[in-house]
Amino acid sequence: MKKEATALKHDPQTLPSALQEIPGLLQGKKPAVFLDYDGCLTHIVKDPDKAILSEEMKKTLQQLAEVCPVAVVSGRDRANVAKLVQLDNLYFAGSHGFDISGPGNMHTEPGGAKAALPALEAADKTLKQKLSHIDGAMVERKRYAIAVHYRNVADNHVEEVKKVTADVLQQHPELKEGLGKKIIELKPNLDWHKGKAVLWLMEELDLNKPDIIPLYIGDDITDEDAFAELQGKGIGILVGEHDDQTAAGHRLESVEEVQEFLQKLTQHLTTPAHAGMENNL
Ligand SMILES: O=P(O)(O)OC[C@H]1O[C@H](O[C@H]2O[C@H](CO)[C@@H](O)[C@H](O)[C@H]2O)[C@H](O)[C@@H](O)[C@@H]1O
Repeated sequence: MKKEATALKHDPQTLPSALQEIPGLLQGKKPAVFLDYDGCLTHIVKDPDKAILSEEMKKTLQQLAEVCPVAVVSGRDRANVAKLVQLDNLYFAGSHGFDISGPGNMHTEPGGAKAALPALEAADKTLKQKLSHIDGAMVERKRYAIAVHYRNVADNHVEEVKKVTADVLQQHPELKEGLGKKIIELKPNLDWHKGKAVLWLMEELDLNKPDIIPLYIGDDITDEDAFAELQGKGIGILVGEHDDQTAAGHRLESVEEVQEFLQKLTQHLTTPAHAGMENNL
């Protein structure tokens, strides 16, 4: 069996800002840009349906996608995140990379999670029943994941939410636990994650070339899989911080800094020295 390499981890506070050194970051190469959604392109808010992309961020993404490949890699349902962004020249990897779509009617499910659908269906039903009496608890079904939200649950009921979720997980060996910001996720128990989805897209879009460098920006624990996969191959940028160390090599402080970085990146790519490079999308 192939042994996974262990990623080097850092304290987020020690990382240099990605804003300072765009030309140095790119090492003369053209980026392929992979972006998380919640906490990266939009602020974290109480209601997931209210995490709306600002018009400025949308324009920024649109302009960037005109000069280099751009994909949004999210824990959200693919159709949901694609609807929130509404740009048809981007790729979307939803359910943590199990469900991918893109321009030209591309749609594929590369992680092999179809067999987990009955377990997800059953778990979703049970969770909704068993958590309905807890104020603020919310069960969000995605095609290949379920997020149990406890952001709006009173502190003295959070343990109950976690216990119910752990019990349901135990009934379904086809599923495994994932953690995020005030959510517990149930995901297919497979060796697939955002990092593998990024590598899959690089291969599929013919981006594994010496003059292209993958760049991944994200804020949460699930983005660590992508940072780890890109160590030695590309650039990982952590937004803010989460509860752990990070495999990213750079940081940005906030959603506002992500927008500033993407705008500067677009400007850099549209200077005469870079303008001749083709967009592979
Ligand atoms: O991978 P991402 O695009 O970052 O998606 C991760 C999860 O994001 C959403 O939940 C998070 O954002 C919500 C809105 O700001 C917030 O209320 C929640 O507490 C956060 O965990 C989304 O609802 C989940 O499905 C995603 O897995």
